[in-house]
Amino acid sequence: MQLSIEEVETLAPMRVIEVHRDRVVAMDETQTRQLALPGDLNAGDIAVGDWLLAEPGPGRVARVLERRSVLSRRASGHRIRNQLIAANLNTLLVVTSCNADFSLPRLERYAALALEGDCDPIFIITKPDLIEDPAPYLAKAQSVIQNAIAMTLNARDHAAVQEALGPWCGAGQTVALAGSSGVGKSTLAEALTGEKLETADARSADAKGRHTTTARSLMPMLTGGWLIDTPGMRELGMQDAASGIDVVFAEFAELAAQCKFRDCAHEGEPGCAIGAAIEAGTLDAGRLQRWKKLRLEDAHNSASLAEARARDKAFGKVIRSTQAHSKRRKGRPG
Ligand SMILES: Nc1nc2c(ncn2[C@@H]2O[C@H](COP(=O)(O)OP(=O)(O)OP(=O)(O)O)[C@@H](O)[C@H]2O)c(=O)[nH]1
Ligand SMILES: [Zn+2]
Repeated sequence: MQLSIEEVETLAPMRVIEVHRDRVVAMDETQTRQLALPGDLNAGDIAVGDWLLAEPGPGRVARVLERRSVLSRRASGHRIRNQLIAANLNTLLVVTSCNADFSLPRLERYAALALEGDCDPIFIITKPDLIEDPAPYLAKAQSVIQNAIAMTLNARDHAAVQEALGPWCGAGQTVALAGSSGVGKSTLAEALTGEKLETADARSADAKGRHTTTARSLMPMLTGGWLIDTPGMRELGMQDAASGIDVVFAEFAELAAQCKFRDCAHEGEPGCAIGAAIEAGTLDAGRLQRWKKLRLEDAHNSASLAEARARDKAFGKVIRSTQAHSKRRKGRPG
């Protein structure tokens, strides 16, 4: 059960629009509030888009409500962690353009990330107005997943954007834009919200390239829904996405179950069902290579994550025993 009667009477459901180290900013229909975090809750456990219950008075988070979906990525930097990017997204708008940016592996990667987080990807191919025939790009995007939804869209044409994306951006729906720099995410966001956003150049970044602004991250769209735009959204990586990868590459994942050996690497082993399908021409060899590459990358990232967790745990033990040791020493007389 999501809410008890007592909770409904005393606590207010609000949606998170900003996450800071020691507090969150959340809003409901009438107001925006700063909420402190209770001792057992870390800022890292809350994402923009989360629904929570707020205590009355000075304002503190009582608890975070169960999510319908959550996007996460491998955190950048030295220590490997999983970082929450956005919660309760219905649709991830994966944006690419009809030019050198277009990359099938990249679309597959975004699709995997979205599906891993229980959110549906749709593919938007911008800048069709700049080339003669965008159809081949569209066809490629449609091949990324079964029943893929893909469209070409001039991001500068606000009316066309609202009309084309309306079905995913209405009341009660939350979307986010993902894609490389310059593909038209800000332009699409402006068409959807009616507000001009900061561009990448204007967004301040520190010497390490980290974005330091936390501009408003959850914005109402003209079509009635909500748009999440956070710096993390723009730097999506890949992690713990194995099941998402297997949804995107369903034809391989399903056939792999028929290989003779359970741990078949599909590298020419006897009885390899995938090898047989490639030879028969029913599966695409290029896609097989991309599937293997993504799985390897994901396995590597997941392994390093597990290692990092184990290391942190061991390190924590050392710290605690050192502290206990020095306390005992300090407690000693003389
Ligand atoms: N002709 C045309 N230009 C477009 C289209 N979409 C975006 N542009 C232009 O491409 C440039 C980059 O677009 P942005 O919306 O800033 O791209 P972005 O993805 O937000 O880039 P970052 O902020 O770097 O992540 C701008 O000059 C846009 O006006 C389109 O569909 N057609
Ligand atoms: Zn095999």
